[in-house]
Amino acid sequence: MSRVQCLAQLKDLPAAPYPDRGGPMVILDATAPLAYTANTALRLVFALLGAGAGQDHIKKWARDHRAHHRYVDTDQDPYSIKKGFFYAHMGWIIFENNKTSTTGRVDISDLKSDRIVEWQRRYFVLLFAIMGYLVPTVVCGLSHGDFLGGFVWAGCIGTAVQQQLTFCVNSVAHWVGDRPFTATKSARQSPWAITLLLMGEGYHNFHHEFPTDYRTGIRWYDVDPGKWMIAFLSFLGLATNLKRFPQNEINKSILQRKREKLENESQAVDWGVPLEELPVWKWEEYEEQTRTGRNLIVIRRAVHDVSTFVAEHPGGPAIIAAAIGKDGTEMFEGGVYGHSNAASNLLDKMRIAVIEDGMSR
Ligand code: HEM
Repeated sequence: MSRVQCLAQLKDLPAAPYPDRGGPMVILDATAPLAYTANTALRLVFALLGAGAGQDHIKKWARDHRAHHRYVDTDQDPYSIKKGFFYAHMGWIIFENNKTSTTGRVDISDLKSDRIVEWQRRYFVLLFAIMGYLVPTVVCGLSHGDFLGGFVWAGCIGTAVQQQLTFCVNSVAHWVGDRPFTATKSARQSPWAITLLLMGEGYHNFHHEFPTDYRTGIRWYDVDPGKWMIAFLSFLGLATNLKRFPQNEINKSILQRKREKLENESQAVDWGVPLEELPVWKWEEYEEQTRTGRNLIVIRRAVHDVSTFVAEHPGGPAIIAAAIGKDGTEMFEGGVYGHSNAASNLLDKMRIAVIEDGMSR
């Protein structure tokens, strides 16, 4: 398990609901449920591994992460993707000026009263040097006799690579992929190969919509090493209280998104003038219009202008012409020929009026 993921999981607290929907600014209760509970020994290990990742101490990291969740995509989001890919990736670290920081306020009182968190904060630089450089150097030196290789590859390059991968969670996972759970946030479900590199964090759309869930990939075949690790720790008895959002609610979000997408796609299609926007004709008016020579046919109480279609009619012009001036519903629906759904759709584009209630034939 990478140090990146350990660190991420340790600090991954839920955000207040609906920040981007103009909801009330609710300060998180410090006792708000975590995605899971790690026991003291595990928390200590995570604090050490997290220090080795060199991504600042837990309190700062968690404050930024909570602000990111609560104010995602706004100016108060510390690494908002709205400020550009590079800014979300690492620009926010380079350009951040704490005095003028716009990062939104979040409650971290639980972290302030946590002795492991406080200890890690106080000795962060020392712990980073030990866990990030000294330990890899010594381990490689003692196991392979290559102290320099350990320092360069496992220490310097290893730390730099894992940092870049973590930064990708804020940039790539807010940039590449689809949004099957919510479109109100920039977070995306990245392809599995990216997600594998990000230890599961690439399933970011799910994570932002259901932050209290210890998983990010919820299907059995989703590549989510973070989830696997937590489940394994739970099996060992080191992690408890693993939270899962109710599947029924997750299903609702998926369906709502599918409906949203369908509605968007539907808008790109010409379905014909909506019935409610058409003028209402009396039956006599319809008959009068056809007497003037217009090729009109009533089918399902709508008047259709078939002038340009009569000659192209696959059943021949004569058979369709026989319905002009009449109610052709029965003929169209099987009396003469049971037309396809495609024919019905084509018909809808020809409608020009609706017949007043009860007036036909
Ligand atoms: C109401 C009077 C109509 C009659 C009696 C009629 C009859 C027929 C018949 C007999 C066929 C089968 C042709 C074959 O397989 O050889 C046919 C096909 C077809 N007709 Fe009509 N037709 C009528 C109106 C319309 C109208 C108003 C439309 C406009 C959309 C239309 C569109 C089609 C289409 C697209 C087909 C090809 C098969 C299919 O998609 O169902 N027809 N029609």
